[in-house]
Amino acid sequence: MHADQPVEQERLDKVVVEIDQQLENAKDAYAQAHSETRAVEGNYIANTSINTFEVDDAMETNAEIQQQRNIVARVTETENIMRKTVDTLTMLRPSPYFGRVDIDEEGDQESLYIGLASVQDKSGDFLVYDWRAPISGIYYNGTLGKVSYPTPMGEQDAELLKKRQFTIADAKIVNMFDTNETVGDEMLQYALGQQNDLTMRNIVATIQQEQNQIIRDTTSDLLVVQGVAGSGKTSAILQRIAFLLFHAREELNSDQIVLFSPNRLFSSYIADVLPSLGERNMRQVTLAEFFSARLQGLQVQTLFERYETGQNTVSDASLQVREVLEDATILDALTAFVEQLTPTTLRFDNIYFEDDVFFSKEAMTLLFAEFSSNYSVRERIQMTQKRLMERLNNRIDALVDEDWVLEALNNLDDQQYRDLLGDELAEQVAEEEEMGDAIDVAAKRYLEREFQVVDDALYNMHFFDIYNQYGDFLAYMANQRPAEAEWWLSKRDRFLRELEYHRIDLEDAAPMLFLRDLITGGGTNKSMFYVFVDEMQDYTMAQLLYLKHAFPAAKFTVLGDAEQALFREVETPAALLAKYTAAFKATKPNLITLNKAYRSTQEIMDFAKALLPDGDNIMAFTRPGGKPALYITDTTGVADELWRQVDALRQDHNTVAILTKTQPEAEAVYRMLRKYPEKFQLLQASDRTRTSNLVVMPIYLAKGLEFDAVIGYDVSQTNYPDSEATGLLYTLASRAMHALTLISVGPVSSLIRQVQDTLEIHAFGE
Ligand SMILES: Nc1ncnc2c1ncn2[C@@H]1O[C@H](COP(=O)(O)OP(=O)(O)OP(=O)(O)O)[C@@H](O)[C@H]1O
Repeated sequence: MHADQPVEQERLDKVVVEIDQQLENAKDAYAQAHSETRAVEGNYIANTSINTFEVDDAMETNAEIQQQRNIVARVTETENIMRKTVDTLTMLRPSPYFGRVDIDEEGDQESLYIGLASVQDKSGDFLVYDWRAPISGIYYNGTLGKVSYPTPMGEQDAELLKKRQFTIADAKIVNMFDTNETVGDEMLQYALGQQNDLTMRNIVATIQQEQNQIIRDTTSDLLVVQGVAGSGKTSAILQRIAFLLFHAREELNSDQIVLFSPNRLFSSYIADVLPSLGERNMRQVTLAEFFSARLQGLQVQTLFERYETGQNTVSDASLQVREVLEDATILDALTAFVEQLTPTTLRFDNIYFEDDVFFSKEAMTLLFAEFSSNYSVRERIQMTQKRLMERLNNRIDALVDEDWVLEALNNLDDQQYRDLLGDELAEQVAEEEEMGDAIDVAAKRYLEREFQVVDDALYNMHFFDIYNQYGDFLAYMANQRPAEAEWWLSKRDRFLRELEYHRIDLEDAAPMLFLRDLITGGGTNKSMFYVFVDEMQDYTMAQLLYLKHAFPAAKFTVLGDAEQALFREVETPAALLAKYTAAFKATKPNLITLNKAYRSTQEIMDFAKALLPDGDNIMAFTRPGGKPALYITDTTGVADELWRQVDALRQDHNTVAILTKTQPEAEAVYRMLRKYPEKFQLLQASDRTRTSNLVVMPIYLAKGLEFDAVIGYDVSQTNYPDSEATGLLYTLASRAMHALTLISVGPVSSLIRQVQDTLEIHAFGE
């Protein structure tokens, strides 16, 4: 036991007493605020529901309602604040802090304790500092000696005299030690040695120096993080979100942050991290979900579907076309295409009302042609839209006196009529008896409602046929690149064919959306302040550019690991940064490279690194375990062997995953294991949650996830014949925290044979 532990425990006890006191007060205040809210709300409902029936009181009621509303808003806010205080104190109580730094500022010595949130005593002194406070940075960044931290007046120098770490549970110090490391190895060893559960944990107590740079970067407009598997990229960005929310509490809320995640399982895997830090989760979406939402009615191919359909079945020709569609330069090609569109090559589409053409495409073409070509196509389209809206209004005005409209009004009951006019107007009418005017207003509103579909179609610019326009673009590309003309035309044919089934290839989604937005000038969401893209290596430049276009006000953090690419060649971090900086037109780009892998044991990382041509750059955190094992079997023995391995691993480990190359293979394994006593969960791309500790799934679906033990199913030469699969095997191996077992049905892949020294090999029957 550390000599200071009793003294520290005494201090901890005092802090806990203070927390208990504050918690009690906060609970009382919350209860009071809660009942006040209920009372005010009750009063508000009673007031509003009585007075609206008294016509004479209408005006007064409005003012009163407004006043009542303000009161409700105020008391609700107080209630929310009190609830948050109760939640924070409850969260802190079992483990109020995890670190202490002693600093000397020009002779003034002070001990600061760092925890998940701040606690102040009655006199305003900090008993605990929030880990995100500027001064807390010292805990993560400094080694003993000279340090500095940011203050509103600039950097403040200090001398760091001591750094102490605690493991506290149930308000008792379990362990503590002093360290000179940034954050000591012992604590990290302990954290990494834990068994895994179904959800990710926060790393707040053991954030490493280079991760801290990611978390505390508030200046870059583009932050690129290249980090090897298990280097804590995902952990760091979640901490970063908590940090950003803390630092811009007034201006930023969780809804203004969106994370593009690799799959739905990942979303639920990380869902507990921010709440465990006392913050609300940001929005999360997968790329396919995002595209599908913007291309309503079309099913956008996912990356996994593309992978499952197999690279091999795609011809060289379509690969070349695909490469162009996925490159950043596609935006220039689309812009050039749009600029050369004419009234006749723009694909206008009829707007229908109850099966009849309301505005014909011919009329639109004529209208568009009236505007000078000095204006851009986008401007002319917007002018056309405006004109069509005017025409709709004129048509409505002309119909106001029609008999059928008056008849329709006569058939409305009182309430419907009132709804149409709105309460206020209905009351004025009743008082002033200006029936004539009222009927005109009612007729107009009635017609506006009737023609709402037309109005919506105009507003949303559904008056041109974006799909065929995009088909034309593909044909236009044939002319731009004569050598490959037929490839473009066959791409166009495939596009139109797929369209009939309401499907669209992944590579077409970003260019088609770009095309739509270039023509309409829409598609941007300025309310997002931060966009995070995880697994950046699986995004094309065209897709990233589209995200940049869709969220013009956002700062971007893109992170990933080039080595884990599903399709692409590995790129150096510097090349990546240069590419992204140019594409994003970033003025303050920043690149952070993480080379230290924390997830897996040393032996697992030794194997994973050896698979890669440049794996030497990866440093494994020193945490010893067993060598990964390779079992070679045959088709008749594989089921028993697989079960034997699962059974052995589950004795020592909490989560065990069998990872396969494809979904059909995962299904086959799942069926194979049905006769054994344990139940497995078979996971597929549409699944949102993992409910079992024993799972079977394809490797690409396990991206971003981790398990105590991993079994790589069928790493044979037949399954992994060439070096293209290196990234997959590396991803597979690096999902394992403590144990990795490989099973090969028949001769093992040469990729693995080359690194057999890193494995413990068991041939048939051993
Ligand atoms: N500073 C840290 N303290 C404690 N644990 C850490 C730290 N950094 C990383 N880890 C642990 O290492 C594992 C890997 O982290 P994470 O999933 O964030 O890495 P990643 O870089 O996103 O991995 P991948 O690219 O392989 O999906 C997690 O279990 C995480 O808790």
